[in-house]
Amino acid sequence: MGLFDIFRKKEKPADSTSSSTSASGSTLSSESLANSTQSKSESSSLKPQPDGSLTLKRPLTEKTGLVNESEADVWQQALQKSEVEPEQDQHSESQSRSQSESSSRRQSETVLSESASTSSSQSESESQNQADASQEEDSDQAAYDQGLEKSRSGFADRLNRFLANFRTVDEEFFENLEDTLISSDVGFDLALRISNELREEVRLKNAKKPSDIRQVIIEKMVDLYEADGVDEDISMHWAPEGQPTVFLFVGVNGVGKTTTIGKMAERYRKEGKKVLLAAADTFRAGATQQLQEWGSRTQVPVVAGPEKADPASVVYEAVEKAKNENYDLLMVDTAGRLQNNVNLMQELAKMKRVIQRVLPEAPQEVLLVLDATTGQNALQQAKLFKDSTDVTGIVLTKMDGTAKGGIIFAIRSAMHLPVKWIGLGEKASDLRVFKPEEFVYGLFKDLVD
Ligand SMILES: Nc1nc2c(ncn2[C@@H]2O[C@H](COP(=O)(O)OP(=O)(O)OP(=O)(O)O)[C@@H](O)[C@H]2O)c(=O)[nH]1
Repeated sequence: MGLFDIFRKKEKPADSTSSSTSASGSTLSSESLANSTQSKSESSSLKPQPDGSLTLKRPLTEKTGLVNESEADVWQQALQKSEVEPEQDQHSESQSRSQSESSSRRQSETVLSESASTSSSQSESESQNQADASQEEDSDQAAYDQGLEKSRSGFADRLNRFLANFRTVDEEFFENLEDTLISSDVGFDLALRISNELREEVRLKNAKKPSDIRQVIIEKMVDLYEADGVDEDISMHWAPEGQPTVFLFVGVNGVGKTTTIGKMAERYRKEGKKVLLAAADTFRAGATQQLQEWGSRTQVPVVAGPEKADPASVVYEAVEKAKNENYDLLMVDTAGRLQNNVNLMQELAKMKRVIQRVLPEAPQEVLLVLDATTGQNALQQAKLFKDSTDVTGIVLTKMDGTAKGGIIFAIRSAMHLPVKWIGLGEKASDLRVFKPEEFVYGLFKDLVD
């Protein structure tokens, strides 16, 4: 099953606004409105179309409501948790767990009642896990939905404007299509590939109506995106149990490195990991302070040196501390203002040497942070860093701030570097693990019939 099938699989939320403004121009039928109280299983049944494709029988108005509510709940819970939850280290957590376990054992009168309570608590925790997973899925969908709103409408606007002028599929059509795609940041090469592949596809599918053509364009974009990512490893790598993992963050100024580290620190600490940060950006006055603020907000210690100190000395101190004090994760913030490739390469190589003197297998990840709003500049940066060090993945920040979501397509097709995380806003929980399905759906859902 291909990535494009996400549109068949997912329930397309459609409220009155999106239906009236949807690019396809379709409106909610009275049948779909009347159906809106049907069960979820009925709602996801598919209706065969004359062209052999499948579409959802009706849009899920109630699903839209659910997503919004669950999103609100997630925010509320996250805020409450961060306000009231005192930090509990793993030791005290396991101590209190074992105390409560032994006291509950003392209280249990028979083996039978003990095993009954175990099995009921097992099934409780299983259903809790299922509920958590489904809540996380809903909240991912809501976050992608919201964070990609600008890109979605920007892309839809450009494509619809292009299709509104469309008369026949001729050379001019393909030239205009290339311009439209390039202005969405997909990059020159990919725009050409899409338009070349479309020539054949449009002919084969005998697409004549703008809506048919739009469908073929998006299908082609998603197919090429998927094909380019076949060998990509988007998982995060960790050291073996008992050893600290090191993530090194690289990228030019202002792309969101420090903010990303802060957001990840929050996430991993909440997952129960013992996290340490290193402020190795000693060039910019204020960079260390900014990381320290994140440290105190997320209750994570920060190793820092004096201003203009050798970044490698800060890194060394942090790695030693991580090892000696049994940290699970060390995240290193680096400066991104080196003037050229050679300096950058030397600086990063020095940091890696220092890390590897203490932890030979580290760093497990070298994450390049790119700002989505900088479009083709981000691609240039990716090239510079890819040539300078062995980047293992990309964090694409500020996707919420761009109306040109195509940059992610360009990164994949031109750089072959996996996007591992995506920034969909400024709050800690807006940093999400990258999920291609959610991304593609969030970007195109209003455009696919
Ligand atoms: N809207 C939005 N803003 C973001 C996101 N990620 C980071 N930012 C903002 O981007 C700005 C710059 O972020 P920093 O973390 O200071 O960037 P940096 O790369 O560490 O910058 P230097 O320390 O100068 O190298 C801050 O105002 C962040 O709040 C995101 O995903 N969405």
